[in-house]
Amino acid sequence: MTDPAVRLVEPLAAAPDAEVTIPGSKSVTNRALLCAALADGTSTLAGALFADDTAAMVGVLRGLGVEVRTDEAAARMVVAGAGRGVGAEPATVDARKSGATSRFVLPAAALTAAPVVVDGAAQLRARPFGPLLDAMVELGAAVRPLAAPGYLPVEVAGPIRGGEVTIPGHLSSQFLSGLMLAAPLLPGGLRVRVSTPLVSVPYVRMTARVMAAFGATGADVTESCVVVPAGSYRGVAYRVEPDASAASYFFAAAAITGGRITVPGLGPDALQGDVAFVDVLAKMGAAVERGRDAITVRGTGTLHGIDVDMADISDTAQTLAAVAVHADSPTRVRGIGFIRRKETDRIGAVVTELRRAGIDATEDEDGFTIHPGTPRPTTFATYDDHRMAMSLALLGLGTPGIGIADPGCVAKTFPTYFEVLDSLR
Ligand SMILES: O=C(O)C1=C[C@@H](OP(=O)(O)O)[C@@H](O)[C@H](O)C1
Ligand SMILES: C=C(OP(=O)(O)O)C(=O)O
Repeated sequence: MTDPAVRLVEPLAAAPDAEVTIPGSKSVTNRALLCAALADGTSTLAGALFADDTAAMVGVLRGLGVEVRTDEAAARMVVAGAGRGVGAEPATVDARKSGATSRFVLPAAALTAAPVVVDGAAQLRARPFGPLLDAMVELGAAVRPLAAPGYLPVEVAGPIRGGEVTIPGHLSSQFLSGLMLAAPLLPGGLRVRVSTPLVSVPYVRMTARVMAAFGATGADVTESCVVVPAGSYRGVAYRVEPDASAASYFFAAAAITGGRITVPGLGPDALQGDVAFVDVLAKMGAAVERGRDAITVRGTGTLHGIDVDMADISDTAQTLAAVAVHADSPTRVRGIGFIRRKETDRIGAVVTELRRAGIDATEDEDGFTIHPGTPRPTTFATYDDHRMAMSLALLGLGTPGIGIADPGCVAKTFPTYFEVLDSLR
C-alpha cells in the first residue's frame, strides 16, 4: 500500500496510560555499524534501528566492501569487520538523507588511497560539509568536489594521516564525530581542536563511548579539544538502546494529554543526550520518574512556558514547540540557530506551520518563541522532515482536524511512528 498524502490524527478519547516500546537509536546504530565495520572480527548488533538513515549506513558500508547481514524481524545486524580494508577499492556510495551517515563515513572512506565518491539525496546535497572536508585536506586527503565545493557529491581519497587538526563546532558536531571514528586507525591518533562553540555536545561523548565499547578506548573529550589515541576496534556483541529523540514524542504526549507513558530501556547510563528532554518537561510541570531502566512521564494538567537553551538536544526542539502550544505562558527556545541546516530550516518550518494553525509563534535568530493557544483544524506541511511530521502530529491528540502531509517522511528514523502513536488509543 502506498502512503496516503495526508494522515489525519484523531484526538485521543482518553488520556493514555501505557508502556511504549521505542525502536533502537539511530545515532547509536550508525556509530556501532561503523565501529563494527572498522573492527577486526565480527560484531552482532541487537536492538538495531531499521529505518532509512540506518539503511543508508548499511548500504554505504556494503559499498565500501563490508559484509553486513540484517534481520529486521529480530532487529539484528551482523557485521564482518574489515579493519583497515574498509573502502580499499574505488567506490561510489549513497548516504541518502542521512547527515550522520555521510559525515561519519567520509574520514573512514579516506583511510586508504582508493577514491570514494560520497553522494546523497537532494536534501543532503544542500547541507554543509565544508569544515569536515577542509579538515580532511589538512590531514592529507585528496578531496575533489563533484558539485559546489563544500557540498556533496564529493570524491575523497587518502590515506589520511594522524596528528592535529582544527574544525569549527557551531554548525554540526557530526564533523567531529566523523573524525573521531576514523582516528584510532590513524598512525599516532588524532587531536582535534574545536575553534567555535560546539553544538550537540552529548553526541560527541556518545561517539567516544560507542568507540570504547568496540575496543577503541582512551578518547579524551572536552568542548574545545578531543584527543583520540591510536588503537583498533574489535568485533563485539552490542546492544543498541532505544532512540531517545523518538521517545520524546511520547513523553510529550503524556505531558500534553495528562496521561502517563513509560519508555523502557533508557536508564541513567543512557548514551543519548536527548533523554534530557524529560528534564525540560519536568521544569514545565510534568511529573518525571527516571528509573533504573525506564523513564516515565505523567502529565499533571499544569504546563508552564519555559526559556530554555536546547543546543545540546536540538532534535527535540520541535517536540517542545508542540508542547509549548499547551502551556500557560510563552516558551522561548534558544541556542539552536544551527537547526536551520538540518533536513529543512527547522526554525522557519515549525514557526510557519504553527502560525498556519493560528498559533502565535515567531522566529528568533537562534530559536523561536511560541505562545500558547488552541490550534485550528490544519493540514500541516512537513518539509520532508520526519521531526516536523512527528512533532506536529502531537497537536492532533487533543485537537480535531489535524492532518499531517507526506506522513511517509517519518521513515527516515521511525517508520512505525504512526502505528505506535495509534497504540495509545
Ligand atoms: O551525531 C549524531 O548522531 C547526530 C548529531 C546531531 O547533529 P548535529 O551535530 O549536526 O547537530 C543530531 O541532530 C543528529 O540527528 C544526529
Ligand atoms: C538531523 C537529523 O539527522 P541527520 O543529521 O543525521 O540527517 C535528525 O535525525 O533529526
